[in-house]
Amino acid sequence: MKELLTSRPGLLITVIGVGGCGCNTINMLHENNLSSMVNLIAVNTDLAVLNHSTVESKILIGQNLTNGYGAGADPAIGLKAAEESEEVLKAAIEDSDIVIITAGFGGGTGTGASPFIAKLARDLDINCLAVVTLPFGSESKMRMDYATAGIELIKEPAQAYITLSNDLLLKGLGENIGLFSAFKQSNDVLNNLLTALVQMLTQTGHMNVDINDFARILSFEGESVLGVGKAETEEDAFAALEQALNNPLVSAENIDSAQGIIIHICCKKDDIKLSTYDGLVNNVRKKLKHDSALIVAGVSLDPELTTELTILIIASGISTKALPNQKSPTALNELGESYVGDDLSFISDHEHLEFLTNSPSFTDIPAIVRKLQRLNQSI
Ligand SMILES: Nc1nc2c(ncn2[C@@H]2O[C@H](COP(=O)(O)OP(=O)(O)OP(=O)(O)O)[C@@H](O)[C@H]2O)c(=O)[nH]1
Repeated sequence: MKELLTSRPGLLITVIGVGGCGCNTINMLHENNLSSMVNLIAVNTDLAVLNHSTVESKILIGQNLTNGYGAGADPAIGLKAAEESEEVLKAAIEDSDIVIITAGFGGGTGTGASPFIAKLARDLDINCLAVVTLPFGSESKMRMDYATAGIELIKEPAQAYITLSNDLLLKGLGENIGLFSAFKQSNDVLNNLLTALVQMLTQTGHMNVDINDFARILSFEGESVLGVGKAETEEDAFAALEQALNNPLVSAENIDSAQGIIIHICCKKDDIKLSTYDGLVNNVRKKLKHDSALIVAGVSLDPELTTELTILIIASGISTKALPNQKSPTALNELGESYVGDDLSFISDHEHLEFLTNSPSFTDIPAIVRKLQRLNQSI
């Protein structure tokens, strides 16, 4: 079990979005007014993406290495960029009590830099949680392999990690959904999850879930999943619980095997019935097969809530089948691909990079190539 850290009054939470997907998420949280509760930071190797970001704190990493043109879908570059900017990254997080890293894994910056940032947080004794998306299977096997390798690297320094599978989202939404609509849906889920998480950690509740409860639940070995449900009225609370437990983006098939679970209910008014509260907690308890599973329940009040109730579920210690298409790092090495050991290093694979630059898939085209293509078109 990982060590618990002591919480302080006036908790400072930093949510750091790394790479394109991470910066999109940070922008959404900013639009959701989360800046008043937490420190939001956008980190990227791609200057154009940072220039579009609406948040105040932006960090361009690896400026000497990439000239602000992105990591070229290569996690080795993402890692080197983060190493180059170690001091500024450290300064950005050092006063935080909790660092939440969010990124889309499978590209260069998010996959390469996030494990390094998690390691910086660990070295500074800061609780660190990573919430990362896995690429669509159709985006290329290499992206999934990079993502899997990135997860192996971030597992150790982070207190906990939560993976949101874009493929699972697709299953829930149907095959015919457009790519951008699917990303938007995925971003909405990310946004809801992170908002509810921050609300839980920052608001003093009638029954508080504090950072130690949080760290304790997330310290169980195994996969962690997180889901949010919203209810317009108290009568809809049980449907909201099901919504939280059946979130399409988290692989919650085996939630019954969880060893620890947080159920946090955030209410707009302070008149939630005891029977509703009891019923919700009992329904969660009934889903768990381990009698000894630890359940932490919390209730807090937020008059600003847009719905009557929000229910956040965090389950951990889930014994699960591997992540979708997950391969061990050894398998990746046998394939001669991009991952090495546990010392936070990716081997830059320039043949793959060359292949990518000729690839017709837009999401695989590095920022620098997109920029050159745009320049050529405008000549
Ligand atoms: N859910 C969601 N996933 C995204 C979004 N943008 C990208 N992704 C996913 O995240 C993966 C990485 O993409 P980016 O975040 O753009 O990559 P990056 O980390 O900036 O890396 P480079 O562009 O190579 O520097 C992609 O393969 C997609 O699966 C988004 O807005 N929402």
